Amino acid sequence: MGDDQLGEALEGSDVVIIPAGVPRKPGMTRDDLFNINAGIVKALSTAIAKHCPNALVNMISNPVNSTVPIAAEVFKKAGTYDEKKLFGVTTLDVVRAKTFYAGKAGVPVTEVNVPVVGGHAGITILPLFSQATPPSNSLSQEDIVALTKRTQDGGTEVVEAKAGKGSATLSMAYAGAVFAHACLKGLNGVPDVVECSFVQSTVTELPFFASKVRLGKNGVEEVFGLGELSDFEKQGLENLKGELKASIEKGIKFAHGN
Ligand SMILES: NC(=O)C1=CN([C@@H]2O[C@H](COP(=O)(O)OP(=O)(O)OC[C@H]3O[C@@H](n4cnc5c(N)ncnc54)[C@H](O)[C@@H]3O)[C@@H](O)[C@H]2O)C=CC1
Ligand SMILES: O=C([O-])CC(=O)C(=O)O
Repeated sequence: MGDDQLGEALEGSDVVIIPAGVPRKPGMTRDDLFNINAGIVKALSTAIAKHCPNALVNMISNPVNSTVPIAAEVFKKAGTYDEKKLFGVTTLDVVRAKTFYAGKAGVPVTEVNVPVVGGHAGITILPLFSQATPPSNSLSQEDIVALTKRTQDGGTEVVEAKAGKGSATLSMAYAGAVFAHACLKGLNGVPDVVECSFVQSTVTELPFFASKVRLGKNGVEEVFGLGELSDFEKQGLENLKGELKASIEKGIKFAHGN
């Protein structure tokens, strides 16, 4: 398969999942992938605008904080942008937050939910353990700080463990399937499908932000606010805004300039 078959592959698609591009090696940030992956995402987004402009797009390629804005700008230029249909896939952050919380709180992971908001890189990943269900009163503030850091560094932990052989693959396949399935359920009219995703947002002053969204027949039906935050989470929110804003602007600038 190559560029020749791209149009044929996309034609008629309801959901397009983009995992194309290079993964990290130890010592790299997700932003270090920008130079290669930005062009790949731009080309694929251009083809989506042409061949399946109504599809829901699940962006996995990193840096998600920049690749989602790149796709948005490409779609705007093509006149096909629908903010309800573009998603940065942050499900793996939720999977990690749930797993680490369940282990520490001693509850079955299948019963756990933890919203993760912000973006998908380092400190921009903000798990809201104060809203975790079922609630746990056995966790100390030190535990919450450690769980937050482990969730934020989860991708880097895998990259280092794989020592040059790429980043998370199996867990990403699971997370990608969970999110794509949620999109399909929404398209099929299943009610109350809610997942976290990095979408166009007015939840903060930033144009894109991850939070809980309700999925439906048109894609995003509702973007939920952040709810009540602990002081630690409020601080995390303020701390992430600068980096997230810069990553979003970098994507927009690239889309306009190339
Ligand atoms: N959002 C998330 O939570 C996660 C994102 N990722 C990101 O997913 C991306 C892919 O990672 P891996 O699958 O581990 O890498 P990989 O190297 O195993 O696979 C990348 C694939 O992209 C393909 N590709 C390259 N250029 C392409 C193009 N122009 N059009 C179509 N396909 C193209 C390659 O042929 C290859 O099959 C990376 O950017 C990685 O950082 C990975 C894990 C989690
Ligand atoms: O860390 C990486 O490079 C891949 C990724 O986004 C993740 O595993 O969360």
